[in-house]
Amino acid sequence: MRIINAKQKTMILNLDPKLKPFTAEEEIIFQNFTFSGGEPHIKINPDFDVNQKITITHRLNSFNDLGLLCIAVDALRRMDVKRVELFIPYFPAARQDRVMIKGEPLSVKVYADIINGMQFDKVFVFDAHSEVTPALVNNCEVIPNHTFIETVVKAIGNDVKLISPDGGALKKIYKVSEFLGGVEVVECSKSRDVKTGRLSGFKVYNDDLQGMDCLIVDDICDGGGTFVGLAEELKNKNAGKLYLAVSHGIFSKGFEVLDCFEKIFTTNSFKDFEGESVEVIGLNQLI
Ligand SMILES: O=P(O)(O)OC[C@H]1O[C@@H](O)[C@H](O)[C@@H]1O
Repeated sequence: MRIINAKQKTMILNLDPKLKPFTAEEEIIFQNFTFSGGEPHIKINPDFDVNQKITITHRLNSFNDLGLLCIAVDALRRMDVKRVELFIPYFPAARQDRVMIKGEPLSVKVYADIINGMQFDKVFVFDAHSEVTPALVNNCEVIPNHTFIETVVKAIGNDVKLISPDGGALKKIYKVSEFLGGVEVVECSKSRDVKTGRLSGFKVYNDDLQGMDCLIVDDICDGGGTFVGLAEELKNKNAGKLYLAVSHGIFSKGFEVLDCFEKIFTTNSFKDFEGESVEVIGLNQLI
């Protein structure tokens, strides 16, 4: 999947200087700072051809990030740019895609509505949590995790079974398997208490994994509870070495809790990692 079409010149407005998802593209120069009262400001260098396609790249992990995006788009529109696209690797609140209990917000729709208000010609999202995100975001295209998992499997270097942690991830993992030429998939399920959100059990639908190495594939690792519980169940079914690959690494409880894994792989879609126990495959190698 190439977001950047070689035939059409694209200028990149990389609002998150550390993200750099694309290599060898021309960047729009800008300065941004925060006023003393905390309000964000931006000034875009007007020295570029407004008839070219502009792709904004940004990680939207906070309302401040969203504020910067909004004012950057306003600045571009006032400069009369013709086509503006957006690449947000991790869609905020993508997991809050349904109201489980009366009184909760549908947070993913709140973000989608704000983004729709900016009228992008295209919005690219890397490995969206569910089909709700592209359904809510106008002109949305989801970049699948295929090349990420291909890179991970190559890095592991030996045969692995692909493990899907739950029913929700099944459709995606079978597409990955097909992309990789038919790697075997082991289906699993997890149960969660609707009220507390607490995980209550895992099932691995394979009686004996016969020492085979297993790669759990999922979109997000947050606290890691899903993967630690599943790893235990996989070991009970005679799994060999365990690996974990998640497109979006939050790792809110650190890496110690995940020490049952031989290796953990992620991308820089959510944040950067320095000196941590994780193998990071930069988005610039995948897109
Ligand atoms: O168990 P943790 O890491 O907190 O949460 C990650 C899981 O929660 C789901 O929404 C993700 O798709 C993943 O399956």
